[in-house]
Parts: sequence; C-alpha cells; structure tokens
Amino acid sequence: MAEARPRTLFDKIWDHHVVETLPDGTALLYIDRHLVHEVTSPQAFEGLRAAGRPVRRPDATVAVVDHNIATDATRRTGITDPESRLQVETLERNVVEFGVPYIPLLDARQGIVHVIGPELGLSLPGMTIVCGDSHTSTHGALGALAFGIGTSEVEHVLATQTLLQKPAKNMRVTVDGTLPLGCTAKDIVLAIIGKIGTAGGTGHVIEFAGEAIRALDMAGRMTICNMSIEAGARAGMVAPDETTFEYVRGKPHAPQGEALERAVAWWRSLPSDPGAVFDKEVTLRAEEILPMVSWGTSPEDVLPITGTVPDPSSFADEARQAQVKRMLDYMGLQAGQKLTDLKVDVVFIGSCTNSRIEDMRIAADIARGRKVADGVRAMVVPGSGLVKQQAEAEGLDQVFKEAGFEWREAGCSMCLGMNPDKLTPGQRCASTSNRNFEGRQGPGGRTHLLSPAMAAAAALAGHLADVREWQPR
Ligand SMILES: CC(C)[C@H](C(=O)O)[C@@H](O)C(=O)O
Ligand code: SF4
Repeated sequence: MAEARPRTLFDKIWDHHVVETLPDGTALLYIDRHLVHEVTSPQAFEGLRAAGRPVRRPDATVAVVDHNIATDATRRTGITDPESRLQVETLERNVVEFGVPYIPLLDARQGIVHVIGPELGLSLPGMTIVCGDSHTSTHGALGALAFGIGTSEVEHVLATQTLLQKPAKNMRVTVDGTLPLGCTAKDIVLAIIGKIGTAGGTGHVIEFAGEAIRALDMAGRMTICNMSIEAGARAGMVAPDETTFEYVRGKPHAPQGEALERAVAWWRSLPSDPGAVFDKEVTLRAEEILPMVSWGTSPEDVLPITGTVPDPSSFADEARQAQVKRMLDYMGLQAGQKLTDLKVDVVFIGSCTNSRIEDMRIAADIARGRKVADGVRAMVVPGSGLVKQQAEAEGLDQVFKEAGFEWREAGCSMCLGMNPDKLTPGQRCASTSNRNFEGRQGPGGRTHLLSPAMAAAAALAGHLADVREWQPR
C-alpha cells in the first residue's frame, strides 16, 4: 500500500471539513464556528428573512457588536450617530428573531469579535471558523482554519452551516532564532510584510513556524495571524502545541474533562507532517528584526525605528516612485527625516491586533512611573470587557491613568473611523492596529503602525521612539 501523502496543518483541517468536492476542486466545507458582527450581517439576515429560512445552527453562531460603538461612558446612554445606531439595533433585532446567541454591549464578555472568540473558547484548534470580517485570520493562531467572508457568504453559512471554497495553496513562513530586546510579535509580522509585501501571501494560507513563533504566547501568535491578511494571505495559522492546549484549558466554551483530553489527542495530530510540501517558503532570522514602524499608507511600507523616511528617487521603477511621493505627501513627511523625529498627536493602543491582556501588560510596564508627553492624546482600549477586568485586577488601569493615558471600554475604537474615536485631518497617530490606509483612522489621519511597547514609548516621548531607550525601570 502506498504511503499516505504528507499533509500540512491546512490540508488536514480542510480534508476534515470537506462535505463534497466539485470537479473543479471547489469544496463545500462544513463550518464549525460562525462569528457575527453588526457591520456585515444586516443584508445576510435580510436574505434569510426574504427566503423564509431559519439559521441552521444557532448553537454554532455567536453575535457581538464591536465596530460601531463608543468606547467611553456614552456607550451607556445610547449611540448618537444614526447610522451606527441603526447597525447595532438591526443586529439586536436579528439575533432575537433568528435565535442567535448574542453578547450585549453592556455584558462583561463584549469585545472585539477576534478577541472574544479565543478568549471564550468559541474558537478552538482544528475548527473551521468564519466571520464577515477580514481579520478572522486571527483565530488561526489556535491551529484553526479561520478566514473572513463576504456578506452573501455570511448568509450562506447562516442558512446551511457550510461554505463553498476554492482550495488555497500552502505557504510557510519560518522565523528561526530568538527575538532581540524590545521586539515582540508585532515587529515580527511587520518585518514579514515588509519582506514579502502585501501580495506576498496571495492565494495561500500561511503557516507560521520556527523557534521564534513557537516561543510566542497565544496573544503574540494572534497578533501575527491577525496581520496575515495584510500580507494578502487567505488565512494564517500556527500549529497547536502545549502553549495552545494550556491556553484553551478552562475557557468557558472549551471542552472540559475527558472531552478535552479527547480533543487534545486529536489536536496533537494536526501539525504539518514531516516532509509536507509547501508551495512557497520564506525564512527570517529573529535576531535580525528591529523594532518596526510603518512610514507609508500600506502595511508593507515599514522600516526599523532606526531608519529615515525613504527618498522616492531611491526606488527603481517610476510607478513606485510616484506612489511613494504620494504617500509622503499624505503622511506629511520629507525624505531623509529620522523616524524618531516624527512628533505624534495621538497614540492608540488597541484593536484586534494588540488589545489582549499581554499587550496591556507590555504597554503598562513601559508607562509605569512615567508621563505621557505634553500635547499627546494617548488612549488604551482593551479588546474585551474581560481583558479590561483582568487589567483592572492587576492595577494596569491605574498605571495608565497615572501616566496620563485614557482608559477605555472595549471595542474597535480608533482602529477604523466607524465610531466616535477618530483622528482629525492631519493628526499623526502611533497605532497598534493593522491598517494604515489613507483615512483609515479618520479622514486625513496619518497612521504609523507599531507594537504596544513602541506605542507606549511614543506616548511618553511625544514622537516615534526607539523602545529600547524606554525599557521598564
Ligand atoms: C468592517 C469590516 C468588514 C472590516 C473587515 O473586514 O476587516 C473591518 O473590521 C476592518 O478591519 O477593516
Ligand atoms: S479592531 Fe480593527 S481590524 Fe479588528 S475587527 Fe475591529 S476594525 Fe477590524
């Protein structure tokens, strides 16, 4: 009998969920978990209503509001913006009508959908997980196949608990070695995107592997998988290991006792087989990574903080030169400026990339006993109510407040301009989020992507700063 073909982590989860494969390779996949938020669900529920169809598996579905809500005290008094209010009220009506479990705005478990999925044990290794949101890739950190889907697909999953998918190619990004001082998962993923570009992962599911990835806690792995979508990939994943199992243990919706032991036994079989073939391989050395920051309006436009704003004429082709010139104009930058000379108006620590308790701890360690620079507005927005509670139990809120940071309620907040937390035109922001597109944090806003440690350092310094000079004291 022929040896079974060595398979990747992605292949195994895919094969396990195929209901049927069509002649052209398209597969009907069974979906284990469907997460729903207010932005991409209204038309989907409307479609079900029009067709008179119920939700097939309400028990596999969970809804939450995160994008359109305020993260200050006004969340208790109702949403003022009519469009945002309509989004939230529509979801609240739909979950009642269709019997979908819902985490209300004022529930302690409310938060950014990609923070609460893993935190509540709704997202588990080996699962297929979807949400009408591109950063669903975050959940791949658990060793799951998790990806964003469009509104019509949200309707399809609500109605059938399945999804039609074209197979993706396998890509492996290996990060060997140990991270240097001041660097975290965010610097790894910014360095990866800087190297492979925003199209580097197109058509592929990326498995992140290597010593530096294995050494990361789950929060760090989530940060990396979160931004795999910014590298153009369909999804990102990390093979489940002891760190994963330890994380899952005791989560409210995770299996318990013997069911957990059985699940762990299966999860142990998921990592890519030795000899599994990847269509594309990229390798980085962790030692060579420096604290990173973006200078342009695409997540691939990153440099080590020791760098200077690039000169458009230093790029080879004309199209890129013109693009870089446009970016510098938008960002209000001059070629040759030192990145550490760029004054910031706002610092945002939050988003599904970096708002977990581990991120809060890293930022608080740097802020402890220091003050936010004059003229800087700095805000810390925990990713969920449970992260907020945990941070408060550890006294981190006090550390932030004493340093002059605002301490907020959970939500997407200033990651994107869909709620009251926005930049004003021309404001420069050091942000732990994942997208630096024009207008992303508010019209005319200028975003520099960086790690929570680097963001805290920028808040204290009043300009982009090298976190290695702002180590905890
Ligand atoms: C609003 C939503 C559809 C969107 C996404 O898909 O990612 C948002 O979360 C984002 O980060 O841009
Ligand atoms: S925090 Fe930002 S990236 Fe994440 S889901 Fe919300 S808007 Fe999208």
